[in-house]
Formats: sequence, structure tokens, C-alpha cells
Amino acid sequence: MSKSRQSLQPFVMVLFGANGDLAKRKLFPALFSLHKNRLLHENFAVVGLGRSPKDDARFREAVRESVEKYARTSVDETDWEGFLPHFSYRSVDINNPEDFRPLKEHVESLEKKHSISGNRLFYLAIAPDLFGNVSTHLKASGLTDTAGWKRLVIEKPFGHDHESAQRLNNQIRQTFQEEEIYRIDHYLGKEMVQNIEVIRFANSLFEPLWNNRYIDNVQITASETVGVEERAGYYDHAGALQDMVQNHMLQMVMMVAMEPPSRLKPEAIHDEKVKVLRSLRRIKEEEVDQYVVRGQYHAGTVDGKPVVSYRQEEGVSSDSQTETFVAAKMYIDNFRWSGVPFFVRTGKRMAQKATEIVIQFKEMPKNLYFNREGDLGPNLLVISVNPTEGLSLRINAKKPGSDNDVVPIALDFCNNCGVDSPEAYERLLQDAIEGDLTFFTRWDEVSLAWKYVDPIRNAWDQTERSIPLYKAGSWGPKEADRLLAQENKSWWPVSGLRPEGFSNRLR
Ligand SMILES: NC(=O)C1=CN([C@@H]2O[C@H](COP(=O)(O)OP(=O)(O)OC[C@H]3O[C@@H](n4cnc5c(N)ncnc54)[C@H](OP(=O)(O)O)[C@@H]3O)[C@@H](O)[C@H]2O)C=CC1
Ligand SMILES: O=C1O[C@H](COP(=O)(O)O)[C@@H](O)[C@H](O)[C@H]1O
Repeated sequence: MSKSRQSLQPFVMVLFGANGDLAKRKLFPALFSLHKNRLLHENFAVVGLGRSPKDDARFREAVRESVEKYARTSVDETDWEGFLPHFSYRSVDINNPEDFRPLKEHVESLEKKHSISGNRLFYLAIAPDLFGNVSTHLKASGLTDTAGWKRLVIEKPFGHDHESAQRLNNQIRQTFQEEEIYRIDHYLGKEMVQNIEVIRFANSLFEPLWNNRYIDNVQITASETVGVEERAGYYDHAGALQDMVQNHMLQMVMMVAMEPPSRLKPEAIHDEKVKVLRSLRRIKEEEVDQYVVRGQYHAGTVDGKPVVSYRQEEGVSSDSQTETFVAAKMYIDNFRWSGVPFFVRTGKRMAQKATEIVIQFKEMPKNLYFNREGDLGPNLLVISVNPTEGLSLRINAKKPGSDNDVVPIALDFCNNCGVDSPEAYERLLQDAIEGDLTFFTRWDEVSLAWKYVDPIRNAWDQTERSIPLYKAGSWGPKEADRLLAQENKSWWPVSGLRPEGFSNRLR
């Protein structure tokens, strides 16, 4: 976030879904942080839209409450004066094209009032079945005919399979060009996910080793302790494959595996990411069991508290076969990665909340040294994404005072110890306002990601076998361990690098 305020642009944000959970928990606090850190132009306006009738004063009150509850930055009484007057509210039914005409008049009046020269950011924080209609009505009403720029920020899920995603894309492309579409994957707004490229391409130490000659396997975990929460209506149809693998997990795979881009420009970066997906081995329906494992949590204990099974959660069907856990073995069949398995796993109600990437390097060609257990442990590079952000390089060294007793030591770096990193939504909102597409997903990425997951979904939909269960509070079903055991490997325990664990002490 090194932009100077002079380079910032005035804009109107037209926020569909302004009474919703996402707006409340993420978007208003993100706007507040950007404003407080002087990262928004003084001339900006946000028009919140929802079905519920509300006046501007009530809406500003709701914005204020959400900022007070969820903002990461401190809030002073004096902050409101310069912030809340930028917000207004209109009641709009997205399914009623007539409602878009008064909206257009309102946006034009805001532009006049705040001296904004037509830059319009349309943000869809609404249910996915409304995405297409909004885009169509925006065009028909003339809201997208503007003297400045127009951009569409669209939340996930982008379709529920390749066909529906293609349909949605065709529909929004009637109104917006590809370079005007900002498809959100909030993992790309995370500090350490963005850092992967820097770690790889700014260190001569790593890049020569970043290939199948030196890397044995890659493991990516995104584990959560929460269950389905209040989202059963969506989740019981989506499952972890659609909710996490099609987007966040594959995005992390792409960041680890991509070739260096020719320039640090969105097109060049997206081109390299897409090449990874093109080389990603597609799994045929009949091969799914070889490569992918699913699971569903049953009752157990998480963080010391008893929790119910997935099927007992409110809104979940009592015989649901929806997966709340997925583990997959992926191969990227190109020169760099041929033969290196990428193991990914994600699940709800697991033992610990952690997103972590482990790069396991190959063993030495010949071991001169041994540790107490026998062979030396491999070198590991652990990129901790969430909740602690950091890096840990595990190497072997002589135990102080011993002859040749070798112990693993960790060279640790903590990115967010004592400092707060910006929230993913802050970064992404700022990028969308500034027109930087780098950390949004391009259509060909989304399309190829669906082509990877669709056969898996089809195989699971057709199987008569019941879904394997795992105990809430565990690391998932046993089958996930077998996926690695077939390759003579095992999951590294999630280190969940904690602030107090950061030191280059002997482990
Ligand atoms: N919540 C989260 O943490 C995350 C959400 N997302 C995605 O963000 C999007 C929004 O999610 P979320 O905020 O949880 O959803 P909510 O259900 O909480 O909010 C949806 C909003 O849409 C409005 N709305 C519904 N129907 C209409 C309509 N016909 N016309 C106008 N407005 C309408 C509602 O307005 P009103 O209340 O006035 O009827 C409500 O404010 C979804 O695509 C979701 O998948 C993605 C990642 C995380
Ligand atoms: O997109 C989603 O991500 C969250 C997990 O995000 P994180 O930033 O907390 O790791 C997940 O809970 C949710 O089901 C999914 O839709």
C-alpha cells in the first residue's frame, strides 16, 4: 500500500447486498480502514442497496455499528464526521428492472455532489443467483454508460460447475469487458499468499531449488475449526470441493507452481497461473478414489467444547452426503514439476485453524550425519498464511556441545507479530478502486479450475458408497493419510506458527 493520495481516484461504489453479512463483517470495516489510512480519495460515495426500506440515517448507523464491531483499526469519535456522510442507501429489488432507473438518478446526483467524474464500482455482495440479473439491468438502465471507468466486483461462488460458470460469464460479459471484471478470491488478498511470489522470485536462494530435482512434495492445508455456521443453505449444496478447492486451494497451488512472469503486470501473472492449470493432471471420474478423498464431520470436541455432527447442524439434511473435508493429490505435468505430488487438504471442524504451505525438499544424496531417530529430517520451508503469518525454514545443524549429533533448527520470521496486516478485503477493495487486477481471478483460471473439479463432483454424485466420516476436532478421515502413504509420505503436522513460537531456537 505505497500509493500516494494524489494518485487516488474519485469513485462511487454501488454496493448490492449492503444489509448482508459480508458487507457488515468485511466491506464497511475495510472501507473504514482505507479511509482512515488516507487510501481513499476524498471524493468518494458509497450507495448501499438492499430490499429492506431504510433511510440514509439508519444505514449510516448500521455502517457505524459494523465498523465499531469489526474494524481492525482503532475508531475515534472524530472519525465519523469525515466518513459516514459519504454513505447513502436506496431500496432496490434486483429482480425489478424498474428500480434501476431511480438508482441511476441517485448515482448521478452523488457524482455531482461529490465532484466525481463518472468512475463507478459495482460490487455484488449478494447471492450468486442474482449476479447475472444485476449485470443485465445495469446495462439496460444506462448505469454502465459513464464518462469514467466502470468495474464489476463479483463475489464467489462463480457458478457451481463449469457450465453454469460459463453461462454466468457470458451474461456479465454482455455488460462488462474481461478487464472490467474483478472476481474476488479473498485468499489472494492475504498477505502471505501475495508474499509467495516475492519469496520465490526475489531470492536467489530458492528459485534454483524450486523444481522436481530438489523438491520432494508440497503440502497445502487450510483447516478450520468452525462448522457450517449459518450457511447451511449454501454449503450443503456446495461442499468443500466447491467452497474451498475450486478457488482458494487451487489459487495457492498456482502461486507455488507458476513460472516467473515476464513482468509484474496482471496479464503476465495470470498467463503464468493459467499455464499451471493447463498442466494440472485432470482426474477421470473412474480415477477419483486414487487422487481425492472426501469426508464429513461427525460429533466431537473442538477447542475443548463438544460439537454436533454436520448432519445435525441447522439447515443440513439428516442424510446429507456433502463433504466438509477434501484431500487431494495433484500432479502438475510440466518440466518443472513432473513427478512432484502436491497434497492439499481443507476441512471444517478440524483440530486447528491454520492455512499453511509446506515445501519439503529432497533428502541428501548421501547422509554423512544422523539424528537420534536415524536419518536426517528433510529441509522444509513452511509458509504460514493464517492466522499467524510467517516463514519458517527448517534446516539441520549440530547440537551445541555434541560431537556430531544433528538436530533440526528453525529459522523463523513472523510477519504479523506485533503488527496488524491489512485485511484481505482492504487490499482487494483498494486494488479494485485503483484498477489493479493482479489479485483477482481471470476467466480462464476460473474455467480451468471448474474443469478440474467437475469430474470429482460427478464421481461423488454417482457413487453409492457413503461418505467417510471424521471426528470433529481431528485432522480428517484416515483415508486422507492413505493418500500420502501410497507415496511413502505423510502429512506434516500443522505447525500453526504462533507468535510465541517465533525464535530461531532449537526445536
Ligand atoms: N458472508 C461471508 O463471509 C462471505 C460471503 N461471500 C459471498 O458474498 C455474497 C453475499 O453473502 P452474504 O453477505 O453472506 O449474504 P446475505 O444473505 O447476508 O446478504 C445478502 C444481501 O442481499 C440482499 N438481497 C437479497 N435479495 C435481493 C434482491 N432481490 N434485491 C436486492 N437485494 C437483495 C439482501 O438485502 P435485504 O436484507 O435488504 O433483503 C442482503 O442484504 C454471496 O455471494 C456469498 O457467497 C463470500 C465469501 C464470504
Ligand atoms: O471462502 C471461504 O473461506 C472461509 C475461510 O476463509 P479464511 O480466510 O477464514 O481462511 C470459509 O470458512 C468459507 O466456508 C469459504 O466460503
